[in-house]
Amino acid sequence: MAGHDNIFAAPIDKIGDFTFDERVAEVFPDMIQRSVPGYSNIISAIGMLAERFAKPHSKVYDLGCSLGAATLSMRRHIQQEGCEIIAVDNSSAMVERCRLHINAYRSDTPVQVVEADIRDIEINDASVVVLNFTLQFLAPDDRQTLLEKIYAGLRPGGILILSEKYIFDDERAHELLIDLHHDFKRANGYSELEISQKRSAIENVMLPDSIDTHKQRFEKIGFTSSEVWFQCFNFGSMFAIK
Ligand SMILES: Nc1ncnc2c1ncn2[C@@H]1O[C@H](C[S@+](CC[C@H]([NH3+])C(=O)[O-])CC(=O)[O-])[C@@H](O)[C@H]1O
Ligand SMILES: O=C(O)C(=O)Cc1ccccc1
Repeated sequence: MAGHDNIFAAPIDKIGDFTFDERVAEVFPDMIQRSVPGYSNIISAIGMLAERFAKPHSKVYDLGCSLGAATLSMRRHIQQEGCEIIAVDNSSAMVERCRLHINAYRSDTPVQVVEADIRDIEINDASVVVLNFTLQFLAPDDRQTLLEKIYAGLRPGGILILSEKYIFDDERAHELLIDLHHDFKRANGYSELEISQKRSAIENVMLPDSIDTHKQRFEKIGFTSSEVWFQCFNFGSMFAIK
């Protein structure tokens, strides 16, 4: 069963790059809940957005699904006939546990859990695509290409939901929002050591963009409407509609 995240609790000699391995998968629900402000609200709202935007006989993608939280929320809400959810992650530890979570409940909406790199999969006939805190882990040079592939695979009127950690151009605002995020982690029981070791582990593998960068990229690709619909400190979620 899922456990308590103490991955960065003891001093680590040489902090390596953060990976989504067995240890992380084992404590992931606790880790993400205690680390990402607004995570539960975002998961609920993804279900509500999927309920509105999922079209009969279309596909719904959850890219970087981890344990399938967004997939489960969407599956609970989708009423349309003939929808199929495709949940994709390239961590075998996550995919294995995701399948167990999904199979624990029955539903009329089928879910296919695929172990693959989201840069390699095909996206077709989609009414909803979710990138819930996944794009930030791709190399910056790969982000535009992935978003173009998503746009091409969306039906007109289809929606992309993109949740991310953000950077801010104004240095004071940027520092304040990071401090508030660290306060949030402290309030959730993380020590100074855990906060600083985790920061070192993710600094090379997670390079966030600004909200402006996301908006400009959406516009350049051709999305007709995009907006931030949720923000808490330096974390938030946007939608982009084709
Ligand atoms: N190239 C890639 N291809 C496939 N998967 C990838 C790739 N890069 C990273 N991942 C996967 O993206 C997920 C990011 S976590 C998403 C939370 C989830 N969406 C949630 O709603 O709970 C966010 C976080 O931990 O901050 C991990 O499971 C990686 O294995
Ligand atoms: O924990 C942090 O400081 C984060 O920025 C969020 C996060 C959550 C889970 C895995 C990697 C990063």
